[in-house]
Amino acid sequence: MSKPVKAAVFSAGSWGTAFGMVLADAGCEVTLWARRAQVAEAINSSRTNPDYFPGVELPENVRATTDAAEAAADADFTVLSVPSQTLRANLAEWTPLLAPGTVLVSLMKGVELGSAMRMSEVIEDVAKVPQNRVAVVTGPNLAREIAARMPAAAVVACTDENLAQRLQAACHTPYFRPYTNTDVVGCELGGAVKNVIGLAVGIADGMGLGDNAKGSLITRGLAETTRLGLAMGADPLTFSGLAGLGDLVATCSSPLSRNHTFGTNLGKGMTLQETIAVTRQTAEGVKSCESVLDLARRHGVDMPITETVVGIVHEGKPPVVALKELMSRSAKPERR
Ligand SMILES: NC(=O)C1=CN([C@@H]2O[C@H](COP(=O)(O)OP(=O)(O)OC[C@H]3O[C@@H](n4cnc5c(N)ncnc54)[C@H](O)[C@@H]3O)[C@@H](O)[C@H]2O)C=CC1
Ligand SMILES: O=C(CO)COP(=O)(O)O
Repeated sequence: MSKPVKAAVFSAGSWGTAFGMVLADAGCEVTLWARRAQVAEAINSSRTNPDYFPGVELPENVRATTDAAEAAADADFTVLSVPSQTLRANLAEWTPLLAPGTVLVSLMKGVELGSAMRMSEVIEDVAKVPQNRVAVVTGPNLAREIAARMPAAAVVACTDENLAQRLQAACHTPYFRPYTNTDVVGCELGGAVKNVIGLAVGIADGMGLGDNAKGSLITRGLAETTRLGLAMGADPLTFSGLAGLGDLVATCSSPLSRNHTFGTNLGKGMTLQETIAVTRQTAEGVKSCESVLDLARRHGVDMPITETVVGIVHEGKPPVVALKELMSRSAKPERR
């Protein structure tokens, strides 16, 4: 009998826990690294993670620890699911503990502030691993729905197609259907920029602008994501797939999306500080809107919706003023 695949998941937040369940349901032995001892204890003693998914029973082949070395030992896949802006510091601590030859898997949807690096680039930089040992999982995967084993498709992206297929097999369950893709750049940009568009749609929803506005923002949001992707060498078709359109639709239509909810609160008139105070989990777009705009400027790409979100979130621009500016931009053909 062949050995079970081992996966270490750092960490036991919302998506780390839910994806750990997927891996376990697909037959992997999963160790979740939790930052807080009480989370690890709850998982090991009650088979639940009450902070994130109260009432959801975790499979028996999921265990937790606060010991990073114990989690990392012998892992075939080392899955990273921490806030994008802390990844560099976290991984610097974990790199000496990584199992030799382990495949690093990013679940994160953000772009690093300052360097404007995608998450797989940060991983390569810190762990000193080649591109073909880093994979990305992305797509319309609201963690709460996955934890309830509701059906979803996803993308497993890696420049090495064989490795993508190995990871695909390791996380394929009756409710989670992963497709492979070798366009890592496009898949990561799709995930990071949809959070920014999710904020924009949330703001519009909070302002009561209606469903035409939502459809317009999703479509033009996808257009500006594709423009950036093309400038960065991505395959434009990736953006009409799960990592692009699929994730945008899920995020922009769901109250479960933290980015969407964050935007809705701003659109209803809450201040940034009030909105941050009521947001318990990571809403990546709040910080990544600035690094996405940074990327756009580095590549000479116009991203008016992203620019508008940065204006509202970081420069105190009132949403009504931002809306007026967005609507009064110069007229142009749709495809430019
Ligand atoms: N929740 C979701 O539905 C999905 C989330 N993602 C992405 O997954 C990534 C993680 O998000 P979530 O799990 O949802 O966030 P979360 O806020 O639920 O969990 C974040 C985890 O990181 C840990 N953490 C926070 N600060 C840390 C630090 N300084 N050092 C080490 N660990 C720290 C927390 O303890 C927690 O376990 C994000 O990039 C997000 O965009 C992707 C798909 C779905
Ligand atoms: O990425 C997600 C769904 O695919 C989760 O979105 P939020 O981070 O906005 O909750």
